[in-house]
Amino acid sequence: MPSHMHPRIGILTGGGDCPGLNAVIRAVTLTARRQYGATVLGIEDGFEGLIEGRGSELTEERVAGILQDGGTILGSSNKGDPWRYPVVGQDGKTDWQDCSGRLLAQVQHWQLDGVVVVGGDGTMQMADRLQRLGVEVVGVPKTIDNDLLATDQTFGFDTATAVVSEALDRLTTTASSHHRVMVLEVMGRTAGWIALMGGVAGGADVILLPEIPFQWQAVFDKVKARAAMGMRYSIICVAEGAQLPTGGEVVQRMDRRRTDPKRLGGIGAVVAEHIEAGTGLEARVTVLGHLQRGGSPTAFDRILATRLGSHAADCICRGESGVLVAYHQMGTCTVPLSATLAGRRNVPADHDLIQAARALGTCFGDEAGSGCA
Ligand SMILES: Nc1ncnc2c1ncn2[C@@H]1O[C@H](COP(=O)(O)OP(=O)(O)O)[C@@H](O)[C@H]1O
Ligand SMILES: O=P(O)(O)OC[C@H]1O[C@](O)(COP(=O)(O)O)[C@@H](O)[C@@H]1O
Ligand SMILES: [Mg+2]
Repeated sequence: MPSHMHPRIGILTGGGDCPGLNAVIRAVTLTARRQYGATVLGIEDGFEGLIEGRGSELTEERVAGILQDGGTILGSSNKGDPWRYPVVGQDGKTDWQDCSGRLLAQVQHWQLDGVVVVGGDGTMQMADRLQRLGVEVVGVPKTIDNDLLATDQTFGFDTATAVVSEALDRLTTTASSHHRVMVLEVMGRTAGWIALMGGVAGGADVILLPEIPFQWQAVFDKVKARAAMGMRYSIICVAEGAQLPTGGEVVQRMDRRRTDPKRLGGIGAVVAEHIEAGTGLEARVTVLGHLQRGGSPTAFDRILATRLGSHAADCICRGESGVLVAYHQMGTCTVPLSATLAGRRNVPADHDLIQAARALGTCFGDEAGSGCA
């Protein structure tokens, strides 16, 4: 528990960046300073900055005007797990070492009473370990993937969904002009939230999710049926983590510096190739990539990030730690940090939006020969 009236707190952002991180930094800083007379230290590049002692004070001036900015003024990292930290030896070779002791030393050096850790499922693993080392930690969930257990929605996801929706609108006009099948590959790792919500919002005819195994024939049937009805174009939204009918995801490359080395990517091209071969129709692929993560947050994400950030500042300054500030039933609450560790949150196969989309004729690739068209 913070031992005095004017606590010293740190804040870091970890994992992939997402729109709304700056809104959290601003909300934490302003609430902590104004309501508790706190000193707020901004730690650079996630846990890397905490290990290496890189950080500086966040003043009201430093957080002015950042609410609407994408990215994070603190920088982020999805490398540098402190418990498996890359250390380059004198021979130039990289060795992986447990550097968690340096975290504690740095927290003591900076005289921090607590740390707000903003991140996704990976970052929360480290936040929980930091808490168990004896540091007071409050987690704030972020990710465009919306795959975090223990919160109904993460900020960043609404912005990513809006980007997907707009991309599908744009693909639809060119698809209809050229009578083509347009495939849009979207992010989300092993969760299909972005593909589902973005796909429905953009009116996709076929949506392929990691959570619903698909068959090529069902996709071909849908595209051909549309053509037969005079709709000479089709729009397909595929999640990067969708499983091929032969099994497994499409992996772009392996990055051994990451705890999760698999970099997903490439399924869009595979889908487009199969559609051309299986239907004779012309197909094109667009990979939306990091456009989904960049840029200004939507109003919803700014508001959610502000609510969570302010609540997190209340917790850390009042001495409530070991918790994640979550969004539940349209309000904020706290849940044990450990509640984030049980795995990722996936789309339930009976989600009401899947049912609604099916009722409208959207194909999820699992209905071959049974009226998917
Ligand atoms: N299972 C894990 N255990 C410990 N650290 C992890 C784990 N998964 C990821 N990390 C670390 O968390 C950081 C961010 O993880 P990542 O999955 O990329 O982002 P996010 O926090 O957005 O999910 C990385 O530094 C990575 O080393
Ligand atoms: O840019 P990178 O590091 O390859 O990461 C790409 C991944 O990060 C994300 O954009 C966001 O994931 P996290 O929020 O877990 O970091 C995923 O959708 C995507 O698979
Ligand atoms: Mg994640």
